Amino acid sequence: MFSRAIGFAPSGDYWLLAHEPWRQLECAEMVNAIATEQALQGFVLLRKHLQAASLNNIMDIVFGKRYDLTEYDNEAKELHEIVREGFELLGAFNWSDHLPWLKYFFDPFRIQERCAVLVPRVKKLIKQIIMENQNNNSFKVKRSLNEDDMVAVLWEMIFRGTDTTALLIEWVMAELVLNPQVQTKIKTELDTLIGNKGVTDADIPKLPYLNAVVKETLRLHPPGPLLSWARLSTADVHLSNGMLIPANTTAMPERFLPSAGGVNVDVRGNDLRLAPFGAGIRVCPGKNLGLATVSLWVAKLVHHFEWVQNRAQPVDLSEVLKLSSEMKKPSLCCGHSKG
Ligand code: HEM
Repeated sequence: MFSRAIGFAPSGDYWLLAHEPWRQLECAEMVNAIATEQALQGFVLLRKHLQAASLNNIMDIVFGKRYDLTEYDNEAKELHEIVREGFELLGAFNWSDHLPWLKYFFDPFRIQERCAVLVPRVKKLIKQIIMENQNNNSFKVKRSLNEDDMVAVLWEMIFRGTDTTALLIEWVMAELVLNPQVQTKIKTELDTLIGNKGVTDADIPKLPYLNAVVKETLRLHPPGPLLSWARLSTADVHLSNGMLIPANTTAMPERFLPSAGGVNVDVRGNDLRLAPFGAGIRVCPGKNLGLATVSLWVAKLVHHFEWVQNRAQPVDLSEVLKLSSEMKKPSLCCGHSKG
């Protein structure tokens, strides 16, 4: 079983190839659902499509299980809800993390109560899926972890891997809507290098501008902003424009500048100038999956549609900090099919 879980599978070509078909399939279904919604109502609420496809992608990889995105059954609904609740709870401010004795009488966000409700829901659903798989004989369970440990590890893969990916793509698409010249440049790169065939993982390294856009989005809207220590200047820094960033200042970027450099930075924890997946022994184990999914799906979304603002509700880049930094108002865009 663990050879199938992302965090335990070695990175590299095997890993990418083994999982590409799922990501292609999820993305194709997402593109169809987006086209249908656009045709029906003239705009698209991107986040829900990205979250649904991302959840299916992770469930495929972890359990070999997928859900029909058009007819969410009860299990899919339950899974979707508990993933969201887990993500919210992990990102919520918990007073008793700092003052443990407070938990008995001050818990304004009802963290204890919500955790107590969530844990049995997670255990029930994940155990049920593990049982189904055992009955199907489709995967062998290693007994070195007990059942509760397995539930915890598999659950973490699911809820950590779903929204980080979906929310990052939402940020990329919001920046592309606000910066049409950047979107055009990606489109030109795709038309020149890919033409009319479908984009695959193998094409992604040949698309430097697309990669630069993803990295720039990770710089400007890192899903893990709690790693903001990485933005702390350790000494006075004199910029070429004469400005001084004094030591011990947390410097957050403001402008989206995909061409400004960073293209050659390895964002997977090997270069601390930009480490949106963390670094070292606790680096994100899903970093390759996350990057591969985001790059492939953004390429496909731009290849299939031209993205513009929905005039009734322009894109708003305000952030809200949960486990991940997400857009306060989910972005409503219009994805006009390129036919
Ligand atoms: C674009 C997508 C993603 C981003 C930006 C991201 C970012 C991060 C960050 C910043 C951390 C904390 C690292 C640290 O503490 O130094 C982390 C940890 C983690 N991530 Fe991701 N992640 C992404 C996708 C995924 C995916 C797809 C999975 C699983 C399939 C995943 C699973 C995990 C797990 C299990 C941890 C905890 C690692 C540990 O504490 O040992 N992540 N991620």
